[in-house]
Amino acid sequence: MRPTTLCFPVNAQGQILLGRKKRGFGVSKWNGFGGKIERGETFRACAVRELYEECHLIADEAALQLVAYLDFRFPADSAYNHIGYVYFLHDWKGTVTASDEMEPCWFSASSLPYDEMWKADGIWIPMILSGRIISGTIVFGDDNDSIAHTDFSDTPGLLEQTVPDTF
Ligand SMILES: Nc1ncnc2c1[nH]c(=O)n2[C@H]1C[C@H](O)[C@@H](COP(=O)(O)OP(=O)(O)OP(=O)(O)O)O1
Repeated sequence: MRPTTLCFPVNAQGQILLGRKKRGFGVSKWNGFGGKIERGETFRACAVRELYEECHLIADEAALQLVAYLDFRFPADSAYNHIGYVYFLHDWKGTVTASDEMEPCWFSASSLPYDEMWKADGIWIPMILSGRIISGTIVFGDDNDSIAHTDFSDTPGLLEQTVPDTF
């Protein structure tokens, strides 16, 4: 089970920064910024590193606002199974620029491009945008894209677990 992070910068106008993925699993989907944890990293260190690698914003770990813990399961190909912590970020340094991984763009929170995102994003992102702190499981279908099952619950007081030794 690969630990991952996802970060959604939110600007003063309430717009959300997404990136269109240029390569790899989920190519061409709009996504938050993040990816797989590297050995020895904490979740927050991973979030800060991935944000910089993918759109060149510089974040302080303490500024990451933890809003969700998600368990993504792909029964047709368990190599894609991953858990992830999701953060909002309201303060950063630097200027948004594209990377070789992501083409970034600001979107109004009320009109995110859910048709071009991971299909479950249209379920759980509105929950966290409404102020909820959630934990959830998303089970994908045989095509690794459609949704077979979801289950979410409110988890105020959510904290990151320790990164497992083996992943
Ligand atoms: N919203 C959502 N639902 C389901 N799955 C995902 C998302 N966002 C995601 O990023 N993902 C998945 C897609 C991938 O399996 C992982 C993230 O991995 P990736 O972006 O490839 O991670 P990196 O560490 O950046 O990859 P490298 O290219 O550096 O190897 O989560």
